[in-house]
Amino acid sequence: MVQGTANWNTEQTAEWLQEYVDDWVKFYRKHTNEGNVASYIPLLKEVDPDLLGITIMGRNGMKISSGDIGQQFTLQSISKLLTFIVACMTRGISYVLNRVDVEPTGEAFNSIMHLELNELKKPFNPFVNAGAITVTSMLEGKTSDLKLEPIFELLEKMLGYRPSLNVDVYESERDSSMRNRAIGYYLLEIGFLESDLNITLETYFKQCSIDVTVDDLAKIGVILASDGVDPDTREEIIPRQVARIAKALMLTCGMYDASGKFATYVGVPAKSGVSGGIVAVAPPRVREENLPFLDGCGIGVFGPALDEKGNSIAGIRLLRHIASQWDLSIF
Ligand SMILES: NC(=O)CC[C@H](N)C(=O)O
Repeated sequence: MVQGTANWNTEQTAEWLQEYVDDWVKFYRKHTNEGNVASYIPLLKEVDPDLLGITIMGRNGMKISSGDIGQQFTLQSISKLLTFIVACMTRGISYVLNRVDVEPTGEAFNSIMHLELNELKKPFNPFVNAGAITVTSMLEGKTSDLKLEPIFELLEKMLGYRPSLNVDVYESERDSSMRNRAIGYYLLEIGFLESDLNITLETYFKQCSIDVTVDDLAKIGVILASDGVDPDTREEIIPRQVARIAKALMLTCGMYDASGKFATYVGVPAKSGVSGGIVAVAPPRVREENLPFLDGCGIGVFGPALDEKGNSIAGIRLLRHIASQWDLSIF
């Protein structure tokens, strides 16, 4: 890695960084064949497993994109981050945290076992399915479309356009997701749901099926890196306290039961989804050396071939490489 340039924020250095990132994407694309696309949602099986794309968006305005960046994919579990933020903004942080905990489980995201084994007072965290479905039930509105509206509004504010619902993916998950229905019935039995089960599940499947790109994820990331403020407009989109809690949850629970390893080897808050997306947040950092994106950045990655935990296999390796080259770790 080239070190010691006078200023990493110039156009010339952007070109330079672009070449590095292009090389890394090319290299890690080969790793996609070690993973598999998600198959439990039938439509996700149709995706080309070799895709890999990344956008890095700096708080200083610099943007580097490489690979399959035009590709749209659904948010899946990344939507849990947005519903959590919206629930905190509309119902209040304490209302939400009284009903869902902030502890990692060490279990798979869709585990049912841990619900029964622990005498739960509330689900473990908003990023496992049980916690996410509980948070979705807290959204205001009597129909799934009304519940989703503030999520779309938040996305529109962050991205500058209103993303669309991928109806085919929604129907595919709605018609196949017996496990999420089982979790939903269990939550209903123990009294955790705040609204009708069917409407809650419909909302949950729809929030997972919103189409985005790596640029969109990078923009969400850079706003979180700025504690909720859009670095382009200086507008506060997410209250600072909500952004902070969201990042703490991303670090401890965002990569499912691989969150500890991700924190250790990559070292930044991140949230992944089974479509192969990852949003990562590198806050501003203080270093003796001159390194890229010292002011902080958001990173969006898409690589649908997943590891056994359900995280993008090439995406994680690419992030790990970039984090080590640019010393992005928050620790
Ligand atoms: N890990 C994920 O991305 C899971 C989201 C998916 N829609 C599910 O609930 O099973």
